[in-house]
Amino acid sequence: MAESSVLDVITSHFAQTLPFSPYVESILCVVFGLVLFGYVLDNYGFLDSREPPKLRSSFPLVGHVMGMGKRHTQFFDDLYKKNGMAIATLPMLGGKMYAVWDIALIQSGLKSKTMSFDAIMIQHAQGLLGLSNKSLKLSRDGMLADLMHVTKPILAGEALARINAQVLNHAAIVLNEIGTRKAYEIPDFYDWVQTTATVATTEALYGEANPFSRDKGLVDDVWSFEAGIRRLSLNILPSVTARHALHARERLVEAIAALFDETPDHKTELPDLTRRRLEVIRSHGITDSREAARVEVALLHGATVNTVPSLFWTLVHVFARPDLVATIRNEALPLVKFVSATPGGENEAHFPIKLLDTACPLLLSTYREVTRLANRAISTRWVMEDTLVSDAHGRQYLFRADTTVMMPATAHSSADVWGSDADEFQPQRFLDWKDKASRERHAAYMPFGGGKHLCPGRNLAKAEILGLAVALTLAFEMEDAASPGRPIRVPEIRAARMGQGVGKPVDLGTGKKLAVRFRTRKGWENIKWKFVL
Ligand code: HEM
Repeated sequence: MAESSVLDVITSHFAQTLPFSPYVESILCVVFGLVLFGYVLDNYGFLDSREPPKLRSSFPLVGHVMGMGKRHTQFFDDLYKKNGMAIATLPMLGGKMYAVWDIALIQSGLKSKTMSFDAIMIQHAQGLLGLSNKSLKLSRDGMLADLMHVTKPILAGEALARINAQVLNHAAIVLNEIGTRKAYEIPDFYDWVQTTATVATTEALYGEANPFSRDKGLVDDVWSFEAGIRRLSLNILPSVTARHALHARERLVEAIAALFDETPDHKTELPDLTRRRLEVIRSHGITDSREAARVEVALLHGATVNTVPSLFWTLVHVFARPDLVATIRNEALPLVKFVSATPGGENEAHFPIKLLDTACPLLLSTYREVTRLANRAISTRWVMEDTLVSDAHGRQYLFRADTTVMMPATAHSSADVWGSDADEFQPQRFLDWKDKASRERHAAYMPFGGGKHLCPGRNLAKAEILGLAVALTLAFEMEDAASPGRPIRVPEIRAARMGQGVGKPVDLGTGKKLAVRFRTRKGWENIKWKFVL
């Protein structure tokens, strides 16, 4: 018997025997029919024998979608813990999605030329950024790729060193201000880190003209927008479903567009990164500054969304451990050069940025351990044409065209890769990482994704985080404001939301705040920080 006639018989029988009003009965029948239809699709929907094995949810049709909605990125860790599969097809909403956990298969997927990251970004761009159809077409036809071509070299080498100096010296203004006081209480440490790091990071994008350094409201807009990106990207009546985020985004667009507007008498001096990107956008035919600003809101989001929580977790993990603070101070102090800025005037502490990568091994290892534990980035790709991926034993799986592939960094907490203490924070775990860590660990550690789309901003984020950690540990003691004299505690982390790589504190937004007190260390009063090349 055909599936539809089985359905008809069951639903009509169901309807005749129910003790409800016809209206309720019809709704129940439709729901029952949908569930049954989903069950049939989930269980008997056609799968090529080379596709990854099916992993059904106990709720047909919507179970996996509900799981993602409820558990966010943690959903993929849960599935792996429960099923231990290397790769799976997740049936959902009458379609499917692939999930990959095996490290070799992920590497194979990241290298594939037929699995696209750009397609995923473009799918969400209209709702997320409010881009016009013309801009979407231009993005698809090469603008996005051209933007990446100019972005990557500017975030590497000498050009990056100059950006790092600018970003850190801007952050130093905040530290220098705190240093003039004996003690400085911060009622909400997450908010302080968020503001300081958002302003510092936007210095890299907008330089001297940075509107975020003058307007705290705009900084808050970055995070109101971020909080609503999932609703915005759905693009279903955003003025109702994502009102707050939509308004925040439009204020960001206005602020950035003002930097791009040129008149015969006025042209804003923009840093190379944004100037070159704007040239690309204009060369593709987008002349309206507001539309160009919409494209650049994407970079603003990418540059801040994971950098801020990564800085927060690095600072709290360091300052919660007095021994670690002491060792990092021992590493960093010999690198500082004290210089008298004016004869008889203030002292400056000069710190050479390039040494951050080589001369503070425990700090670097701590940062990597933080990113291992706090980061659950998911590399998402759209399969452009049927694609084969291979595991370490040469076994191949088929990904069908027009399907999404999720490759989560679940291996960050795998005991097979990191040992039985995989869930513990071990600051020294990444010492000698480059030379001594196994190939498996290198492949499993993917906080910045990988392949062609490996995050181009990773070294900027690293310099910003390490530089601020050095300055804060050297110049200040930090204590729990609620328990003077005691180290701060590391708050519990919540699972990163879909689209985020790094989770935030569980208590964020609940009114429970981490209050800390900085005390300027003896000898560091009135010393001004300067990060040098
Ligand atoms: C700790 C901070 C950061 C983390 C954890 C992070 C993580 C990531 C991840 C996981 C991806 C996706 C890679 C993939 O799917 O394979 C990505 C892409 C990207 N990130 Fe970052 N990121 C960080 C900081 C930054 C910064 C500071 C910038 C810019 C200044 C930036 C700009 C980008 C861009 C433009 C892409 C898209 C790359 C492409 O399309 O090829 N990120 N990042």
